[in-house]
Parts: sequence; structure tokens; C-alpha cells
Amino acid sequence: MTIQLHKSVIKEQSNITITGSKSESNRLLLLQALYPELKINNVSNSDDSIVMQKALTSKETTLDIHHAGTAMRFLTAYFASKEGRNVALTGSSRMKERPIEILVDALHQLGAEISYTEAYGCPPIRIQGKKLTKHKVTLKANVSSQYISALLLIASRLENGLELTLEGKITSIPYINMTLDLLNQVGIQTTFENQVIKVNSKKDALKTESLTVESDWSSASYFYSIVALSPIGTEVKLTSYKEESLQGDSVLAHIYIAFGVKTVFGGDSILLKKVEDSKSNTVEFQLNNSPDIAQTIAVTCLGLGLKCHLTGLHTLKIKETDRLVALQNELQKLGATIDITEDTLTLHKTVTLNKNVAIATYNDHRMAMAFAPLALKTDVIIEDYRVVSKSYPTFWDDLKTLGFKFSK
Ligand SMILES: O=C(O)C1=C[C@@H](OP(=O)(O)O)[C@@H](O)[C@H](O)C1
Ligand SMILES: C=C(OP(=O)(O)O)C(=O)O
Repeated sequence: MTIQLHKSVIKEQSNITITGSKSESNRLLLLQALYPELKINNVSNSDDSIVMQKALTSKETTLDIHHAGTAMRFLTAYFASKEGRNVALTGSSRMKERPIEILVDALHQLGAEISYTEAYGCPPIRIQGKKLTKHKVTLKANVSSQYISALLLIASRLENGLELTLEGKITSIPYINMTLDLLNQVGIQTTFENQVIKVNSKKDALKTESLTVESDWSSASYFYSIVALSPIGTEVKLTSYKEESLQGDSVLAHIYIAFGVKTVFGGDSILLKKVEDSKSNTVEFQLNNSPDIAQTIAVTCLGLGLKCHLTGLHTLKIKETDRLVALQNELQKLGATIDITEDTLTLHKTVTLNKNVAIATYNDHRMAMAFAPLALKTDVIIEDYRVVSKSYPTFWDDLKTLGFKFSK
């Protein structure tokens, strides 16, 4: 299923409301399963959050988590600590390649009973839920923050709370801080000092019984790219966002200044304004704490004819696809010269874009959404365009609202 995007010019002013953060939603859905009195507003309508909700309410013994990484990791910890519940967690063929060994080993340290039913170190896994009484765990923190968040989310329901010692350089720190902040908001006490995180056990009711999810900043990145690739004076208003965000991808407001995009915070919205052209022919960003916007930024640079050097990309190879290889493949099709290493991407200045290139998306929603803004510069085809529903089911409808012209 492909979508043909025709070279477009978008309306000068548009307003878009984006669904709740997938990351915040999946954390709060797990906390709601532990504390049923918790009410959540503006839950994400993404596939990944729907999968999370279904798994938490299902009575099945085998749960298919499809492509949802946070759901797989968070649910592994949840079911490991759910006494008397035996489940098998499986997923897409890609999910069966996404490592979970660090989390399983950490849960084994707590006394959990988890085994691999196919390849060692990856889903599918079989879990025999138990009352976990041990509370000290050490785990590597340089592969995925999701393993750490998974443990933190169940910690307050453990008999003696949790003491987590993180080894090595911590990656995707904002996601750990998001988890801790949400725990604090509902009254669960935590500390985070010198690579050690402590969470107190909580047996009484929550302090706060209703939380509202902020809209998804990772989804907002595609509109930053669209405004950056549009004429000076273009404005797009996005709702509902706040200046003090829990989401690390809110760094977009700073990053896109380099592309001439100003962010004006007002009420529960952000106004993205193209105020000037890029002042420099080259940009450099360290994305260790915001890996999900790497694809967006690389494509913005291609569209603007800028050179870019992105670092801190070591987690990209174990996401929905190996995003470094996927980016190299698809950017080269468009005429780009690009070098990648284990954790960096260098895009050289590209003057001419090849027209009508069919962009493969590798079952990765962010490949489809990151490349769509190129339709402001040339005709482009996106393959398997429905992949966007993993995080943003209404993405194409919203692009149509902006004035993009396309045919399916
Ligand atoms: O905790 C989360 O909600 C997420 C953490 C990040 O993964 P890593 O910590 O593996 O980088 C990010 O890529 C993912 O989209 C969501
Ligand atoms: C990596 C992502 O999600 P997950 O790890 O939850 O599959 C993403 O949304 O870019």
C-alpha cells in the first residue's frame, strides 16, 4: 500500500490537535493497572497504547504485543510481579529481534520466573507471575532506558520497594525522568543519586487520582520539519503542549531554531513559525536523549540542502528497524551522500533531490512520517503508509488539513 505525495505548498496558517504522548500513556496505563483508582485523560490513540490496554485487561494466556516496544518491556515487569498470573508474551518478527535480556536478567535478580521460548535474549517469553520480595538490582543503562522504566513502574508494588543501580553511561535519560516524575505525581516517593534509583513501597491509595497526558512531542517533530521546509511566514499551531514538558523530544523547540523555526508557547498550544532561513550550511546535534527525532532532523537537513552530523545514535539499531541503515538506504535513493557508524550519521550537502522516489518504511512509523515533509520539495512515494498508526493514526489526515496533496 503506497501513497503518492505530490509536490505541495501548505496553507500559511493551520491548527492541529495531536493525540496524547505514547510514552506517558503507556506508563500511566501500567500504573492504572496497579492502582485502579487512577484516572487518565487524553490517552494516546496509537496502536502501541491500544495494545497496552488490551494486554492489561486480557484473560488470555498468550498476548501478542506486535511492534510495541514499551508495551513489551513494561508488561514483562508487570506480569513477572503479578502473583498467580502465567502468560506468554510474543510479538512481530521484528519484536522477536529486539533485545530484552537486560530486563529479564534484572527481574531474575528479583526472583522472577521468566524463560525464552525461541531465541535467547529476545521475545517471545514465558512468565510465571510471583510475589517478588527481593529489592536490589543492578543493570546496564546504556542500551535502553525502557528496561529501567519497566522496573520503576512496578517498584512501589514490591514488598520492599526497589533499589536500582545503573551501570555505565545512561541512555535516553529524559524517559527515566518521565517515569520518576509520573511516579512522584501520584505520590510514590523516589530518589535518583549517583546512578542509584530508590523507589519506596506504597501500600496506601494514590495522592493524585487523575492525570492528563500531554500531546506527543515526537509526533510534533514532523510539523517542525514541515514548517522548516516551508516559506518564511508559515505557521502551524499544535495542541495540547506545555513549556514544562516531561518529554525529552520537547528539545525540538531549541533544535529547530537552527532551521529558522521559532516556537511560541501559549496556553496549551505551541505555535511553530518559520521566521528566517537557516543561517548555517551545516548543523550538529547530540541525540543521546532524544533518539526518536533523529530521522526527522536528517530529512529536514536533506530537504534544506544542509550538511548534518548527528551523534548519540547507538540505540537506533534496536528500534522498530535498524534506523541508521534504513536512513542510509532511503536517503541515498533520494541522491544523498551519507556516512553512518554504530552511533553517528553524517549527511553531506545535497543539492538535487531525485524525484518520485519510493521510500521503504521497514515497519517503522517514523520512517514514513519523517520522509513525508519532503513533498514540500519534490514528489515522493511512501510505501506501507499505514505504518504510521503505531504512534499517530491520523497523521495523513492532519497532513491533508495542512494542504498536502496526495493520492493513495
Ligand atoms: O520509555 C519510552 O517511552 C521510550 C524510550 C525510548 O527508547 P530507548 O530508551 O530504548 O532509547 C524511545 O526510543 C521510545 O520511543 C520510547
Ligand atoms: C522506538 C519507538 O517505540 P518503541 O521502542 O516503544 O517500539 C518509537 O516510538 O520510536
